[in-house]
Amino acid sequence: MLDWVEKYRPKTLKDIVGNRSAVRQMVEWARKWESGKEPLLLYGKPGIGKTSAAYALANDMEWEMLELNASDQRTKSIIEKVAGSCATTMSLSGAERKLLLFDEADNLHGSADKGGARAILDIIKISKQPIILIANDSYGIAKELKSVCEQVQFRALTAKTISDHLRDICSLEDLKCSESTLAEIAEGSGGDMRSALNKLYAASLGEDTLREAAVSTASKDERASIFDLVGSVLKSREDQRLMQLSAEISETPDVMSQWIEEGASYIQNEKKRAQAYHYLSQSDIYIGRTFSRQYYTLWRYASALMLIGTAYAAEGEGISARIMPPSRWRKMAGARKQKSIRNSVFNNLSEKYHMPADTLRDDYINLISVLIEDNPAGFARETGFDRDELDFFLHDKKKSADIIKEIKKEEKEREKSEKASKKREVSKKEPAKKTDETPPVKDQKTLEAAFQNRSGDEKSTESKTENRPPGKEKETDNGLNGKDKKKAAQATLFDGF
Ligand SMILES: Nc1ncnc2c1ncn2[C@@H]1O[C@H](COP(=O)(O)OP(=O)(O)OP(=O)(O)O)[C@@H](O)[C@H]1O
Repeated sequence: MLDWVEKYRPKTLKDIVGNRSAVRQMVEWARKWESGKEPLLLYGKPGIGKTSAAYALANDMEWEMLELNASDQRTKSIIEKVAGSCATTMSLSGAERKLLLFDEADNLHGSADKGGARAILDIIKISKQPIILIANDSYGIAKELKSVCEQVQFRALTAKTISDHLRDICSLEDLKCSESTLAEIAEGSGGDMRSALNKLYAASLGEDTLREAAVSTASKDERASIFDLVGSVLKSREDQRLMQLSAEISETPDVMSQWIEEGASYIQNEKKRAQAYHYLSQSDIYIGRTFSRQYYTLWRYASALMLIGTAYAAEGEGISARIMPPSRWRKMAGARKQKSIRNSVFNNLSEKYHMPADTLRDDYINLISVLIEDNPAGFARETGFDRDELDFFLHDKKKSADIIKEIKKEEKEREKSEKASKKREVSKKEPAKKTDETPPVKDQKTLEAAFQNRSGDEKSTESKTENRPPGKEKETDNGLNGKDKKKAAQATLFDGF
């Protein structure tokens, strides 16, 4: 049996409650989407409908969906394999577009994972398909990614919006529930619809009337975060509570241990800090044994040692700084980013010089460096290097950024002048050309009415249609061909946003 979070997952954007302006922004974006348009970045608290809205949009637009959410899948090569082909080509199933969804674009590995961010950036650059990124925390997302996206903020839902939605669900489920009980659930969920639905579902199991007592004892979905855990380890000595928190969070002990190690580095007293590291290293032994023997019962010992041991060492000292993700992740991410830049540089040069990337790297790197240093702008222009790739040779971030900025400016100006000269040519060739394009869907009705009033025009329209060249779609009764009809249907589908 489906739980209610899944059962009532919005299928279309009209099912998304609250966040009207965010939904409207998504609709506008999708309607105007064309190759090269910037991706959307949906951000906001968990459980307020970001992922559902992305799926609902794909459904409404009849776009196929390809979701990539595990950060470990985001190495450049995998993304290129999975998404690269569909980022540039039409979907095999015939759907006009394929929406690429990068969920958890800020997830803990992902935020530090500059290699991953770069890979997504590369996909954005080459993609001829729409892309949506989702994040809980807009600050956690790499700034290079943020700067190329249109941002859409999802806000926590109000208690009223949540209780209205819960009331609808109660009536669909034939569940009696007093207003005060609904309000209690809604207010206790902190704007998180998923949490509210889970509470309602848990309290209703086996009941047809919801009692208030059942709600307060129903299993809560207030998921503790790793931040709560690290904070508690450093400032409390409640062993049971610590073990309970560790069971609530979704991280495995090996990841937890890295977070606590970072937290332990804030313990001021040297002796206590050494003691904390001692317990962490003991815990690490159990983590190692768990993996080598595949005996997961040992994880409990690992958790107990790292949590209770570190809390014992910290003696409730607390933490004055902000709890941060493990610094070793940042270092690893830096190295991964370098590697990913190096690979893309050599792949690029290998194409340019028709030479294997390995040969270039092993035998010609010095020569190329000299050439680039001599004329960095020329080289960047020719190869299409971005700022990071150029900096790989120049080792001067500012200089590289300035050069790339200048090149982009030149490109924009060139495009502008090309467009202007094309326009001039067209207007010279065909001065007063009448267009027979389908009018914008919004004005369709008014135009149709005007059409009806024009006597004699029907005949000429008919004969035009009869002389249609073979292979062209037959126009339907309201003057729209198949493709435009679909657009019109989508336009009415979104009416009211
Ligand atoms: N605005 C909403 N309207 C209707 N249902 C919602 C809404 N927000 C959340 N829900 C319910 O909560 C569930 C989870 O929502 P969803 O996964 O879209 O949230 P999210 O914001 O993407 O959360 P996370 O950031 O944790 O992935 C949905 O299946 C749906 O049942």
